[in-house]
Amino acid sequence: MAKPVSIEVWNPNGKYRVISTKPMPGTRWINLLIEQDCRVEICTEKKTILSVEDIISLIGNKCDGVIGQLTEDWGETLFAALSRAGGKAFSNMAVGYNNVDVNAANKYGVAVGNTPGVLTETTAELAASLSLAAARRIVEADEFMRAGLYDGWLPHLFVGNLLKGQTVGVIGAGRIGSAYARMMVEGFKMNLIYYDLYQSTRLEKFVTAYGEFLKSNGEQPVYWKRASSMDEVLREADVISLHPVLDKTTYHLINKESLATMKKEAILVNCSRGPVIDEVALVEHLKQNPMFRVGLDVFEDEPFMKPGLAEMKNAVIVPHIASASKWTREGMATLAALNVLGKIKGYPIWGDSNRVEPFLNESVPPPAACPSIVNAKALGLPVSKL
Ligand SMILES: NC(=O)c1ccc[n+]([C@@H]2O[C@H](COP(=O)([O-])OP(=O)(O)OC[C@H]3O[C@@H](n4cnc5c(N)ncnc54)[C@H](O)[C@@H]3O)[C@@H](O)[C@H]2O)c1
Ligand SMILES: O=C(O)[C@H](O)CO
Repeated sequence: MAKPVSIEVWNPNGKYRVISTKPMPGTRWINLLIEQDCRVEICTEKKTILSVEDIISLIGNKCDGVIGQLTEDWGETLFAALSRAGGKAFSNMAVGYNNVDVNAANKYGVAVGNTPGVLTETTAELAASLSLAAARRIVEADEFMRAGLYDGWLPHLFVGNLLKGQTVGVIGAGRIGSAYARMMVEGFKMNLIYYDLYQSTRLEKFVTAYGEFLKSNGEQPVYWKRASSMDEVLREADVISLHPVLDKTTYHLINKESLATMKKEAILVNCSRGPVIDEVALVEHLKQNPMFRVGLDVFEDEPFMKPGLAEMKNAVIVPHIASASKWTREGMATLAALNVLGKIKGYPIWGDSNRVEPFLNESVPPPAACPSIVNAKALGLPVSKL
């Protein structure tokens, strides 16, 4: 028998029981659920990562939908428990859903939501920050100052890399990868090389137009290239940022061999998922190549780091905060709540999950649709005509 977990209850007499496994930023998501007759139960347990048993205990005997987190293991056991409790809706408060077994959800007829779009620019901005912090050795220099070691300007003190005119490589040029590429090209006048399974025509057009603009101003233009293999990006780029989904094809995409392909002074940034990099191989590479630098937001065994990583001066490391801006986190909570609410109310699925702005406009009620359900097709859910 699982131990009871502590909760906070909103609108106790609501008809539909919706659980959030964590308190989430803002109140709009709570109000939207309450207005539509939901009783909202928010888990207030102190521990950060809830176990499957904790969540089973939260679901109980009657539950219409759950908003969950990327730290939770949403597999067969939880979808079976949700289904037994009468639930047909789950949403991750995240765009990535590698913690969710979608086949298991399909088996129990549970819709799986995610939160694309609202975090694109925020996440890309952190990838750009990590690129800059690694290139200009900002964290090392900050530690040096705080340690009272600065005793005057020196020609060699914390010399780093100039980005202008260098090549930025993007692996996974989807929403976030493309936004990051634009920031680096436009902000720092870098050339672009990218690798993705699909062509990113909009990104290519943007770089071409920006290159023409620079040229017309008498400046050095920028160029783009779509690589035919990931290795081409690794060989040619000075800064490489990883933005693919995590699946079987991207697990340990960066390993001992691919690290050896990169330039000795390259910068590698990861704001996708930790297991895209073989972190043991990365630590070894950082040890052997002190001029190689990384900026990491995600780790292979989160919340842990592989031995040795924390000691590496050539690594900038932050705790999975790429989407952590107030607007984005409140928007993620709203989208996740509306995914669950929409399924409970029998609303259709929003036609374009890349265009979620209508759900985020606080001055008008959101459309009567689920913003983004990843298994909509598998479940045969209708698409909104709005
Ligand atoms: N660190 C964070 O806080 C944070 C925040 C948001 C998203 N993410 C991660 O970023 C990922 C991407 O988000 P998005 O909104 O840009 O998704 P997206 O679907 O728009 O982009 C992913 C891209 O990866 C490409 N891709 C898939 N397999 C590939 C492969 N083998 N090689 C090269 N490219 C491949 C896809 O074609 C797609 O263009 C999410 O799945 C999530 O895991 C992390
Ligand atoms: O996938 C996601 O959305 C992130 O990892 C958290 O924002």
